[in-house]
Amino acid sequence: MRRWDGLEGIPSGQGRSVVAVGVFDGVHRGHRAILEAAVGRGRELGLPVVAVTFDPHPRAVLTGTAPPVLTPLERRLELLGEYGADAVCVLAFTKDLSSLTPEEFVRRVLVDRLHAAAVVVGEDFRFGHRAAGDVAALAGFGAGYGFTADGIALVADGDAITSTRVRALLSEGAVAEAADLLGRPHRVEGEIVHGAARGRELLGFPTANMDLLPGTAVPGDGVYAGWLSRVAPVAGHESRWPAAISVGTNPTFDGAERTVEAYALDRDDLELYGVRMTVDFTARIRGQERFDSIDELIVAMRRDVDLCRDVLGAA
Ligand SMILES: Cc1cc2nc3c(=O)[nH]c(=O)nc-3n(C[C@H](O)[C@H](O)[C@H](O)COP(=O)(O)O)c2cc1C
Ligand SMILES: Nc1ncnc2c1ncn2[C@@H]1O[C@H](COP(=O)(O)OP(=O)(O)O)[C@@H](O)[C@H]1O
Repeated sequence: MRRWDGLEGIPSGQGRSVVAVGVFDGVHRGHRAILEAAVGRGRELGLPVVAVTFDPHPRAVLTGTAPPVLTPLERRLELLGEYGADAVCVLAFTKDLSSLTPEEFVRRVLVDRLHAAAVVVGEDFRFGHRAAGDVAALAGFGAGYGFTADGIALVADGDAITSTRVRALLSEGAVAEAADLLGRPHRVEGEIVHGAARGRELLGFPTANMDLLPGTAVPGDGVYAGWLSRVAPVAGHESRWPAAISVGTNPTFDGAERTVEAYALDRDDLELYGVRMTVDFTARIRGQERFDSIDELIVAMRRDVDLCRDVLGAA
């Protein structure tokens, strides 16, 4: 998968292509339906598939507040590649880009640079200044400029699958339901940093504390089962562990800062400070509690660890 930053990043000799356009945050099952349709068109026409995505999120520029990030750019690109994009063009969603009229957007991005033969979008796709363009408008321009436009029906499981819905489920702690819509568990990424040094000594459960990428969508406070993994696996070494994960302010210790920390089940010998890791959230175990004593917290953590082991199918 090739990455092109900005319209200038597209090679000048680029021939015709099938273009899928969207923010694609989460690369959820609905996004995948769009990519699958694009891959199908690419096969019919014998053309490569180019995904066009926006970063930062358009809402950051349009409303001043970006929604929590489900898939940081690197991860989004990796997934778009996995699901069939031959290249991804990342457009900075600037005031300039957002003030292009629908026809200017079509001409500058889709026609002049990408030589689109077919454009595939979600049926609710809007583009151009004040979101004035829709799929019908896209098809109209396509008739003039020589590309087809397909608006793919939103995949639904009762309600349409959207990034907004995934974010809402995560904030409620409904990580299994979010995983259903995503087609895989929600993942957060960050470097392992020092915490309050209580885990190993006081509680008997060392926890890797994550310094998350800014803007990350973090599940609501609670205890979760999931997986702790190295971003860059080391050959000949384990790089992925079943884990019990805590998201919250450590209320038993009157903590103020919200942390994401993961205990790799049945291990106490890992050296993870400074290492980039991911945490995948598979199932919710319970909410955060403020215990009256450390012993009560330890009893609860032991129970959590047993439940996580069962849920994750670890020995
Ligand atoms: C499985 C698990 C469950 C936890 N549950 C709670 C909880 O209910 N209440 C709480 O105050 N802290 C909870 N914690 C967080 C611990 O308080 C935290 O791991 C401990 O303070 C160590 O902090 P440190 O890593 O900064 O040293 C939990 C941690 C884990 C791994
Ligand atoms: N099973 C494990 N799960 C997570 N981290 C572990 C594990 N075993 C050892 N570690 C290491 O211990 C560190 C956490 O120790 P801890 O006593 O909780 O201190 P702190 O929270 O201050 O970093 C982790 O960052 C990691 O480097």
